[in-house]
Amino acid sequence: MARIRLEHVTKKYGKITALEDVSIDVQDNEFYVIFGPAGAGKTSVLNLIAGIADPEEGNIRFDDTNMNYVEPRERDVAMVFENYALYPHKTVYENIASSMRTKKHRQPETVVDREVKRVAKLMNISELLERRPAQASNGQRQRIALGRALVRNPNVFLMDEPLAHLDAKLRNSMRKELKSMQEAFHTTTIYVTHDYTEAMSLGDRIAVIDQGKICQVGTGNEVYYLPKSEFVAKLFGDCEINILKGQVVEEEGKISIRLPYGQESYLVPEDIRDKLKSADVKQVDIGFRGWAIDYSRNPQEGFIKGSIYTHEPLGNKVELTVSLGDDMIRFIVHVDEKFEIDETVYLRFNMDKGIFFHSETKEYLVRHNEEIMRGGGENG
Ligand SMILES: Nc1ncnc2c1ncn2[C@@H]1O[C@H](COP(=O)(O)OP(=O)(O)OP(=O)(O)O)[C@@H](O)[C@H]1O
Repeated sequence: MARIRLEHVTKKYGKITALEDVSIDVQDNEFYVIFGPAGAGKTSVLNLIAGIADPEEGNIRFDDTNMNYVEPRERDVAMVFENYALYPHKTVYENIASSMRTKKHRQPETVVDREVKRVAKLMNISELLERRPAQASNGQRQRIALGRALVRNPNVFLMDEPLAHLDAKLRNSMRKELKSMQEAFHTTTIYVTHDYTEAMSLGDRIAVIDQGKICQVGTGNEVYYLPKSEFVAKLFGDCEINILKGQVVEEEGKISIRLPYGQESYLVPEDIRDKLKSADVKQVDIGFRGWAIDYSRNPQEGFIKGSIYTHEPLGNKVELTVSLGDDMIRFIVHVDEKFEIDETVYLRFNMDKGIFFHSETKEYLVRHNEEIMRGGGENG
């Protein structure tokens, strides 16, 4: 196990810049998730750490050692990919044992036997040890591959979307296993995914990456509740966050927001008021997540009239799209709440729950109760 650092790393493939001035600092024993859309540069980070690719600029360090010129096989990293290349002709036992029988990592057979059995128990595959991989399910094969990587006790685990091909139910249970596995093994893990629920549930911290640059590094709560930009805000959440245009109106020392629907204005709490004043902005973008919007079937003060445009069932919830002025607003209701297409609905945007962004830079400005939200919020 080790602390893993990239310092101002740039990686190019011909004319394509896959990573530009990327710095990350993964603590010893941390579960660090690299999250971003396709082509963002996630796999390139892993390849640089493994030594499969070399950077044009910058340093890669394991603890205090510069690894730039260290051969891949000397780096002692364990990689687990989506396609878990198991040896088909070997038993599960032999597959797991194989990583302790290589020239570099050779262990006495008594140790091999003890470790294989210990890991198999941990991964819940003890009863499969005498079978071949073809006689195991997809999820079991994934656990065998993880077990094979685990027995080596490497400097770092590098995992590239290892659960991507599993069905939703299995992915869910494997997520839990991965987390407890990491806690039991105390190994630094760098885990690549483009699935935000996976990032949130697994990562001690998440690095959000886009177009070869790090957009934000933070805990799940920080990237979800306090996103550094609208781009990051849009990547997290069941339904995409709604971004509304707001006009900042000042009357008698109080600040309120006027939305582009009607003349109603909404007072903001003090912490938001202070920030908007000091930033001296007249226009803001305000992000409202689907759960942060109040709705009513009857007209009420402060509620804006809209009509249901679509509804999409999501298990025990339904995602509704409501046409409001020129905008489409997405929000979530319980499945028992039956709404018909074109039905009238009234929405209220509670400024206490909005995330305020600069209307031009699209960077984060403020939200109510920042510190509470950093710790996970009051209401999900
Ligand atoms: N061997 C290569 N040759 C040329 N371009 C490459 C090579 N590997 C990656 N790239 C490019 O570098 C960029 C980053 O790729 P990378 O695979 O790191 O992204 P990613 O975030 O892992 O993407 P995905 O989620 O689709 O796997 C992309 O534009 C990709 O096309």
